[in-house]
Amino acid sequence: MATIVQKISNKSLSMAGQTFTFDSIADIESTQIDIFQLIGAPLVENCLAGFNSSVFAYGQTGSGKTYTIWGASNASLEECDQQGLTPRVCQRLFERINEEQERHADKQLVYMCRCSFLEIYNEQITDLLDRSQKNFQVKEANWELTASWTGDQLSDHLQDGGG
Ligand SMILES: Nc1ncnc2c1ncn2[C@@H]1O[C@H](COP(=O)(O)OP(=O)(O)OP(=O)(O)O)[C@@H](O)[C@H]1O
Repeated sequence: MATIVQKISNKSLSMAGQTFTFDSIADIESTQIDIFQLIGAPLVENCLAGFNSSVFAYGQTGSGKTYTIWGASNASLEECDQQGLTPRVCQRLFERINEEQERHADKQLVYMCRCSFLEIYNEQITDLLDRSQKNFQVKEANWELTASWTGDQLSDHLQDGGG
C-alpha cells in the first residue's frame, strides 16, 4: 500500500510530494505523557504567566481527538498511562499553583482560573461543562460561556466522567 503521509523528522512530513514543516509532529509511537510534555506542560506555565491558552483538536471521526484531549474511556483522575491532556493539565495546574503560593507565601498570591470545554460538531458548538448550552452559533463572535469553575468543582466534574 502506498504511504500517503511520511514523517521525515520531528518537525516535517511529506505528503503527495510536498514537504510541510510544523513546530512539532507526534506520531503513532507518541504516548499520552509525550503529548502532555509537548503541549500540556508549556500550556500550564503559559497560564501561570497570566496568558489565555487553548488546545484545539481537529480531525476526522475516529482519529483520536477524544483520546488525546480526554483519555481512554477507562482513564480516571488517578495515575493512569491512558489519561489524556485535560486531567493532566488540571492536575499540573493546581499543583503548580500550590507550589507558587508556598514559594511566595509572603505575597499571599490568589489565582483565579477559568476554563471552557467546547465541542464543535456539524457547525454546532456545545459547552461540554454545561450540556444544556448547545446552540451557540459559529458565526457569533462574542458568545459567552457559563463555565467558571472552582478547582474543586472542576475536579469533581472530571471524576464524575466530565459528562
Ligand atoms: N493514540 C492512541 N492509542 C490508542 N488508542 C487510540 C489512540 N487514539 C485513538 N485511540 C482509540 O481509537 C478510537 C477512536 O478514537 P477517538 O474516539 O479518540 O476518536 P475521535 O477523533 O474523538 O472520534 P469522533 O470524532 O468520532 O468523536 C477510540 O477507541 C480510542 O480509544
